[in-house]
Amino acid sequence: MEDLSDIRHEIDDIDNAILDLFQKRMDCAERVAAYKRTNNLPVLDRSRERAHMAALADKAPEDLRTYTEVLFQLLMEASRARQGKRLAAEHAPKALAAIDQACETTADLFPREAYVACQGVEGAYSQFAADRIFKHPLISYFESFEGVFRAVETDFSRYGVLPIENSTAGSVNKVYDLMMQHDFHIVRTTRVKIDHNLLAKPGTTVEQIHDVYSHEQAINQCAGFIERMGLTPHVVENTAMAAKSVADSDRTDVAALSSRACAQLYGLDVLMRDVQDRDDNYTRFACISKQLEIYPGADRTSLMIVVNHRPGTLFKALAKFYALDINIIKLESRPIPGRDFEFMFYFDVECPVTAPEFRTLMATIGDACEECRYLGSYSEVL
Ligand SMILES: O=C(O)C(=O)C[C@]1(C(=O)O)C=C[C@@H](O)C=C1
Repeated sequence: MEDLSDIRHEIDDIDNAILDLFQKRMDCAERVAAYKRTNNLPVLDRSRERAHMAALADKAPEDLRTYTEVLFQLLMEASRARQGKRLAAEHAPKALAAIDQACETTADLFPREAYVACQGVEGAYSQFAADRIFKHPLISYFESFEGVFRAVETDFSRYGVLPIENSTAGSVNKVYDLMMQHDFHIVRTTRVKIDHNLLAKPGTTVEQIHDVYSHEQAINQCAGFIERMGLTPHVVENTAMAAKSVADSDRTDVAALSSRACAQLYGLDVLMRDVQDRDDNYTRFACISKQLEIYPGADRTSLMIVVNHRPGTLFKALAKFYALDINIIKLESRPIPGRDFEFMFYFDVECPVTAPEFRTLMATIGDACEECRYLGSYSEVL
């Protein structure tokens, strides 16, 4: 019979060797983190993990395969946690320093006149929002939301105005998805009351209309009306573009769901007013900029975070807000492209940028998530 203490000695030697290798592996993780920080890559690389795990499981003896998987899952999780902590530790002071600097260097007054990028054409609701945010916006129109992000990123326009959510139809998913792919900051938000109207060429009657054109969100906000009237909806890029295309069309059985201002702009008649399903129909717009600008009175902050794909991780992030008594006014989740059912969470929180709890939040939120991106602090103008 073997002596137990001899076997235990052998185990001790093996464990010491494993510990040595574990330290070496964790050092590699730190180097990967440095590389990822320089190259702006996320900590989690699910496809690398999957391929690596499959290769290891393949090499393991059949009866040890499951244990092998459990062991390497744990190692990779520890590696991710170490990388996340390291990046968060570097990120938090940098983010706070950037916030302090922006508070110091941003002008006291929000500009009244500026070059602003909007999606659509003249008469778009984004134009109303831009008019509300700036007294005299010099607007360039872009066909897509992506065009607006690019105009800001390339300094073509100092600001961009984008719709982010509607009180009836919910979030503008396309804009949230583009947020993941672009560098920008939020400097203001505003709310615009939306009234949709049925616009057609002069002389057209309601009975003649079969097809109705508008933006997807407007069609959703008027879904009940469209059904009651037996109309066929067609999605176009923008409500003002819909009005323009009806004005340009030779057909007399088409109408647009757009603002009353579009009727005047494009020479159309208002056949029916306020056809949206709910009267309290508002859209929130965000004003974005390339540089971080924080104007006095900023009392809201937007953040994007990614949490580990494990039970309780989102709860831990939410607990940070709860512990600091910071109210979350919006939480949106969007799938991360190329990742298997993993999500980016967008938070809008209510807290003055000068409040101590805001600083604590910014200094510690990184501990509860894998990635955290600060989008800006601003106020909402009504
Ligand atoms: O290879 C990487 O990109 C790493 O960050 C290392 C590592 C690992 O520990 O093996 C950790 C996190 C990634 O999700 C993938 C793999």
